[in-house]
Amino acid sequence: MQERLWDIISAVRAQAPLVHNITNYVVMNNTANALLAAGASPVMAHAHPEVQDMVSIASALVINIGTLDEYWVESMGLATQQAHALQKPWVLDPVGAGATPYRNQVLEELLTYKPTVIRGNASEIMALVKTSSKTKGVDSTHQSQEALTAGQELSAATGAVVCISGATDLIIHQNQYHSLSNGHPLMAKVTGMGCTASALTGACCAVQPEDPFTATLAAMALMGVTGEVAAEQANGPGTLQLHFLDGLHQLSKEAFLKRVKLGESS
Ligand SMILES: Nc1ncnc2c1ncn2[C@@H]1O[C@H](COP(=O)(O)OP(=O)(O)OP(=O)(O)O)[C@@H](O)[C@H]1O
Ligand SMILES: Cc1ncsc1CCO
Ligand SMILES: [Mg+2]
Repeated sequence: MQERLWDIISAVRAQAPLVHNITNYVVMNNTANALLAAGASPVMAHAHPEVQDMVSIASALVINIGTLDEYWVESMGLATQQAHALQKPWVLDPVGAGATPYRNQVLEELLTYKPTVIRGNASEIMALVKTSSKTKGVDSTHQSQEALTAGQELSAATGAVVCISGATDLIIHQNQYHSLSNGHPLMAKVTGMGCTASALTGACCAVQPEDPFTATLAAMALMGVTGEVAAEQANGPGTLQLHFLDGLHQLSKEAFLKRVKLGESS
């Protein structure tokens, strides 16, 4: 399995897939840089006259609801509709799900276009299945394991691969799941690490559209291993971010296979 994950990471480097992102103002630059460092080709586009054409030429779409406004919500609707129609993989990052009724309403609409993967933190995944109303904002107040049942329900209800990130990442598809226990607590001190995880998931799905479960696992393993290596070199959140980008660019097969910690599965 570990070798298969590396093959997907290598395929991103070899194929440089075009990944179309409609994401939030906070992370747009980091996300584009992370995709480039991983070998993918990012584009950010949300203008109504072009958004569907951009989906048509991209290999995957990533939708992140971090900083919503009405114009962008329409862009997201147009883009996801097109991805669904063309059967292109698309990843939903439900940032702040449960925090406000508006976010919940937008998420409900987006879910009708059947995301391939939903990647969020535990609080967000729990909010999506309405088992909790305690989302504080964009940061999780729960451990990923607490959201396992919610993640399984969400996957069953939507057909999507569900990834719950945190100290342990859980990647769920219908009645199977895997856990990954790489990464470092400092990663939660850099804004948009989760958004980067969702974008890299898009890149991995772009090169492995037939198997989004393994593609998501590859993306999260890449995040975790790179975060771990970066944390060893960093002095704090600022330098973590720099080392993380360098790490995505430099990561070798040997280091990846040596570090990746695939855990519990069913
Ligand atoms: N305590 C931790 N230990 C190890 N890795 C962690 C830890 N917390 C987060 N991570 C890693 O950081 C990345 C982002 O996950 P996180 O759950 O923090 O996303 P998020 O809450 O959506 O973040 P954001 O909203 O800031 O983008 C994942 O790769 C995850 O594995
Ligand atoms: C801090 C923040 N607020 C809206 S989006 C975002 C980036 C992390 O999700
Ligand atoms: Mg997030």
